[in-house]
Amino acid sequence: MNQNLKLLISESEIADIVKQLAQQIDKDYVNRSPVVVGMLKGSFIFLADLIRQIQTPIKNIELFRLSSYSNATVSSGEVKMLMGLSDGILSKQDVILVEDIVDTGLSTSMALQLLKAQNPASLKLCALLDKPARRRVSVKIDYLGMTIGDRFIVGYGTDVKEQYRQLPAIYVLEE
Ligand SMILES: O=P(O)(O)OC[C@H]1O[C@H](OP(=O)(O)OP(=O)(O)O)[C@H](O)[C@@H]1O
Ligand code: HPA
Ligand SMILES: [Mg+2]
Repeated sequence: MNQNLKLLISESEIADIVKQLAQQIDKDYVNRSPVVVGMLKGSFIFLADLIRQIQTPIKNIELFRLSSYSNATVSSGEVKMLMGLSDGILSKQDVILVEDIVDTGLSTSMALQLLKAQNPASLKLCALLDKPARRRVSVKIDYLGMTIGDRFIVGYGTDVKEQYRQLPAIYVLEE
C-alpha cells in the first residue's frame, strides 16, 4: 500500500495545545489532586507530555486499554477491553480520562461508562483531538485540544495498523 503523510499539526503546535490544556486543568483542580487515566495505546505520548505540563499534584496515573480499530481506518463498531483497571481504584477520586482522539465516540463513551462504574467523585474528559464528522454517540469533551476534519490521522501516539505512533507530529494519512 502506498501511503503518504501530510503534516496536519506540527510538534510546536502540539506543545502549545498541550500547555493550554494543562493550564485549564490546573485552574480547575486548585486544592484537588486528580487521578489521571490514560487510554492505551493511542494516548500514551499525549499523556506523558500532558502530565509533565500539569502543575497540580496528580494523585495517581492509571492506564487501561480498549481497542476498536484492530487493523482498519474505520471503526469496527465493537469496542473490546484488552486491559482493565484495578477494582475500586477510582472510587471517590477526581478522575480525568485522557484520550488521543474522539472519533465515532464509541471507545470514549465505553471508557467513561467503565470509569463511572467505580463511583469517582468527579469525572472529566481531556482529548487532544475531536473528529465530530464520524460521531455515532455523543461525548462531552471537557478539555479539548483541537477539532479536526474527517481525515484519518497518524502520529504522536496514533496509528494505522500499529504504525506511525513514534512520529512526533500529527499527519493525515493519504492513501
Ligand atoms: O471514537 P472512536 O471511533 O472509538 O475512536 C477513538 C479511539 O480509537 C483509537 O484507539 P484504537 O481502538 O485504535 O486503539 P489504540 O489506541 O491502541 O490505537 C483511539 O486511540 C481512540 O481511543
Ligand atoms: O483518525 C484516526 N487515526 C488514528 N486512530 C484513530 N482512531 C480513531 N480515529 C483515528
Ligand atoms: Mg489505533
